[in-house]
Amino acid sequence: MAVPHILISNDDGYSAPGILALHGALLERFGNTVHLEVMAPEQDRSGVSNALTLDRPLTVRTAANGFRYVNGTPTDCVHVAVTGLLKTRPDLVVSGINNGANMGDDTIYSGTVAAAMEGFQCGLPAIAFSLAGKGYAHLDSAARVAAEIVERFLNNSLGLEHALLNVNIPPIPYDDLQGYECTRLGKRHHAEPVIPVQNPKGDTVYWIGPPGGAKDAGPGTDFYAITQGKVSVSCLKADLTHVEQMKVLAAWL
Ligand SMILES: Nc1nc2c(ncn2[C@@H]2O[C@H](COP(=O)(O)O)[C@@H](O)[C@H]2O)c(=O)[nH]1
Repeated sequence: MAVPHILISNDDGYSAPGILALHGALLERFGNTVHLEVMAPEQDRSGVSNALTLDRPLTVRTAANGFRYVNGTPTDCVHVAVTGLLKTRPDLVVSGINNGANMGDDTIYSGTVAAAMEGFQCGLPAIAFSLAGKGYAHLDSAARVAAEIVERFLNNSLGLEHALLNVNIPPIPYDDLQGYECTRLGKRHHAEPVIPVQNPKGDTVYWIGPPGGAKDAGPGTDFYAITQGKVSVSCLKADLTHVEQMKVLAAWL
C-alpha cells in the first residue's frame, strides 16, 4: 500500500506552536509510514476565511525545518500545494492546531477551517483542528487527540471518505477529556461593536471587537460539547444553498 501523504497547513503561521505540535504528534505517531508536507502562511492570517490572493504572485520559501511558507492566505497555501507545487497529490489535508476555538459562526471567518475547506474543494478529505482556548494551554493533549483522529481517518474507522471535519478540543489535560461527540455547529450572538481609537494623526480608526458569546449552545452543539470536556467533531459542507428558502423563492418567481 502506498504511503499516505498528508498536507499540513494552518492560519496562525508556519512557526506557530499549533502547527509544530500537530506536525510533531503526527511524526511521533506515524513515523515514516506517512509522508508529511507542511505549507503554511508566512505570518498569522487569522480571520481571513477562504480568501485567495489574486492581485499578486505568491512566493514559496522553505524554512530550516523543511516547512514551506507562503506570503499568502491559508487557502493560497493549500491551493498552491494541491494544484501544482506538490508532485504527489495528498491523501488528506489537516489544518491547525488553531490558537483558539472555531465553533459555530467562527467557521465562516476562520482561516484554519478555510485551509481544510480548500483541500475539500480540491476533492480531498480534510480536517480542521482548533484548541478551544487562547494561549495553547494543554496543546500536547490537543496534538495527541489530533493524531488519534488522523489515525482513525486513515484506517477508515470513522466510516467517512470524502469529508470535511471541524474538530474543537477542550484546553484540558488528556486524561481529563470525556471522549468525543459528533456535534452540530452552534451560534454566537452578533459580534461586539467595533472599538474606535484615535491614531497619532488624530484619525479615528477601528479595531474589530470580540466575538459574540454563545447563543445557540445547548446539548448537541459544539459549544456544549466543549463545556462537557468532550472533543467536538462536526461534519461541514461548502454548499451555501438555503434549500428551505429556495422553495419559497421558487413559488414566488
Ligand atoms: N469578532 C471577533 N471574532 C474573533 C476574534 N477572535 C477570534 N474570532 C473568531 O474566531 C475565529 C478564529 O479563527 P481562525 O482560525 O481564523 O484563527 C475568527 O475567524 C473569528 O470568527 C475577535 O477578536 N473578534
